[in-house]
Amino acid sequence: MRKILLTIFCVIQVQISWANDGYKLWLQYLPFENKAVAEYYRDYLENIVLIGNSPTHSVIQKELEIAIEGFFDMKNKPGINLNPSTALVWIGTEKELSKDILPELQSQINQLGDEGYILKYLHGKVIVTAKGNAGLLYGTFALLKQIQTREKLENLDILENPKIQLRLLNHWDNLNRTVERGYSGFSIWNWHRLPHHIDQQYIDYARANASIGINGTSITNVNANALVLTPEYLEKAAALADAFRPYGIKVYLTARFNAPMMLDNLSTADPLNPEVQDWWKKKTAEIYSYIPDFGGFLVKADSEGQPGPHNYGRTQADGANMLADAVKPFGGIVMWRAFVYNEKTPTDRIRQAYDEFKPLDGKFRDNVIVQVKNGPLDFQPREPFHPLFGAMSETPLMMEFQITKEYLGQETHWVNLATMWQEILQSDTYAKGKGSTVSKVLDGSLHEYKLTGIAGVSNIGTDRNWTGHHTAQGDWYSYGKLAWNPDSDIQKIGQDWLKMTFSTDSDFVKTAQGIMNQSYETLVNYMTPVGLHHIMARSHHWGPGPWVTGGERDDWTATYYHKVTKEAIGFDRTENGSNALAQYAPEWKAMWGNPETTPLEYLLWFHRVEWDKKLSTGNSLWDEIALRYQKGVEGARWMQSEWTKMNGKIDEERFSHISSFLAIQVKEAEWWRDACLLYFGQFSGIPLPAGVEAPKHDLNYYLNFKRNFVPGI
Ligand SMILES: CO[C@H]1[C@H](O)[C@@H](O)[C@H](O)O[C@@H]1C(=O)O
Repeated sequence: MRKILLTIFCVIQVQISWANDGYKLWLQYLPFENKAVAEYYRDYLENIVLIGNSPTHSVIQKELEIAIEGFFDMKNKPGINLNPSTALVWIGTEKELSKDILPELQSQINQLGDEGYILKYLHGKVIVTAKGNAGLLYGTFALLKQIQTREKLENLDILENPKIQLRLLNHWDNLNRTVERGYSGFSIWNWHRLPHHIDQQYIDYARANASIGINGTSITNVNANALVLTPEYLEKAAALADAFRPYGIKVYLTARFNAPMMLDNLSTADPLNPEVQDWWKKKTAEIYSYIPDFGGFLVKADSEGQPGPHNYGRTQADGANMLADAVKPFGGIVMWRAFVYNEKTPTDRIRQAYDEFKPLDGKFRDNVIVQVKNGPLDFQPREPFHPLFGAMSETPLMMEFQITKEYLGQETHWVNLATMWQEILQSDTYAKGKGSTVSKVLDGSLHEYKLTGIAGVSNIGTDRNWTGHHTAQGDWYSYGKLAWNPDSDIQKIGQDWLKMTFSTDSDFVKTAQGIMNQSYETLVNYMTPVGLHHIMARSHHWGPGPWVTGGERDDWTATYYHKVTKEAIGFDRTENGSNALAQYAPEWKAMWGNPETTPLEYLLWFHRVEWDKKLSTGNSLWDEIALRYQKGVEGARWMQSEWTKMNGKIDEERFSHISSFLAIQVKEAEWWRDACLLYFGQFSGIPLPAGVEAPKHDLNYYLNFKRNFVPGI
């Protein structure tokens, strides 16, 4: 193998210059803050040797160059020296390791998986090694992270393997470039220019994803358009796949279940019909002729107007297995979503996925993985974990998180989603006794799944900073880190992200992390305290709308979820009500079945409670709700005032951007509090407790308030 030897000579210009480019995400490679720090890393960065030759090696080399330019604030490209003897950083696969080093690393190498890496300080050198190229790229990013976060290199002894195999982003991007629930501009996929133009943004997208270990992307909306399966679009998707391949990222497509009818006029899409099966086999072979390493299909069926096997009296397993058989010869997989419900089904909506899928456990092909949302309803600010986790020992399940904030204030609210995700990932399913956490379901260890996966619905768009809110970049980042290891420490993730993205200044990191840590509970308080859920305004889901009534679907009337009356509020999901609670382990049934032992966070999720009922806090239910709304508003104001202290600590541009979004957040928190308390107050008839501010307007003002623009654009 040809050796690429890279030694970088650079003129160090140590100076503090604010990198104010949100576009660079956490790959800012901020200049070293003083001479001593620069001197410390200088030797290493001037003496890197990268061994091997592949498209991935080229992107590793390029990344090192970008990083070095950033760290040393250089205007000129670094030079290349062909002298290997000066290497202080050695990067190469295990096959390239020299014989004198190999024995010392052998036992660690034996523990490496396909995508894992070793980062180790040995005999005065930093060694980055892996079995394959993707691991080498991940290892290089890990080394760069050490430098970005200003960690010492001499103690390095890291061995990492991803705990989850499939680590995907799901784009809900339409072919006309609108994004379903996207709040940061349009889709970054410019179909019109593809396949001829590969925009730099696609490359930067791949860099960012690879830096956090994401290895797959489903590029189209699950509300699927069959057109993406036509040659014209396959050629475009193939161009993206080619661009992403060196970064270890595979492309997946959403499959519209009735595509055989839409594209080729078949009279049916019945999964048991041989003609339909044959159509999918041919279509799949065609896709692989464009994209030889195509990952497979992601399918939303029998849900919210999407066609599916129910149309033909077939099961979800029948539908998934038909597609699984088509991709199997090529090594592909099918991610079949469990978000299946029907407004005509008379049972509580949150029961329906479990009721449907649990009896199918073990009936799916071995290349099917069922993709389950974190909670049983729909990406609400707070839901208990989905009861399917722990209940499907014979069918691999993958998690679907929403990184985009459909129900959490959308693009302008600062909410650290890692806090919520951790709550879900560490929830105990009790499937095999205490400690059977959702994270263990996902990493396959609980049920010995052969296939493991996780998906995050992307929050990326054409906004200059990718995600609308600068801090929403952090959700993308932490999603990737938790996908790699769902048991990771989210405090460390947050600190690393802040240091890499904004500044290594310790005051800044401490204050910003303090805000992040409060942000989730703050949002839950001003939106849906005490277990309230789905009280967002109709259809766009932005802002409060607990009053929504009527409409073509019962479950889309908000009153369905809170069932407010003059006496009580909340949804009884115990055996006296919808009995959705029966889907959980006995430990949870015991705790959540009794309002006295149900944590207040889930109280109205599981119970109907009378307004004057005294709660564990000593407050009546009404007072508790009102005080929590107030606390949420105060929390948002506190976040704003903490942030103000950061003036001068980071670049002016991002400081002001975040400041103005925080002003919106405070205003909207007040709006949520006032609208909900005025609305529910009509039923409770109890005055607001002391300490809760009087609403600024009357209820009519809020009822008439409509968002009259397209969210996020
Ligand atoms: C893609 O459609 C989305 C829909 O916009 C969203 O409001 C709901 O949360 O979930 C659906 C789903 O997850 O399929």
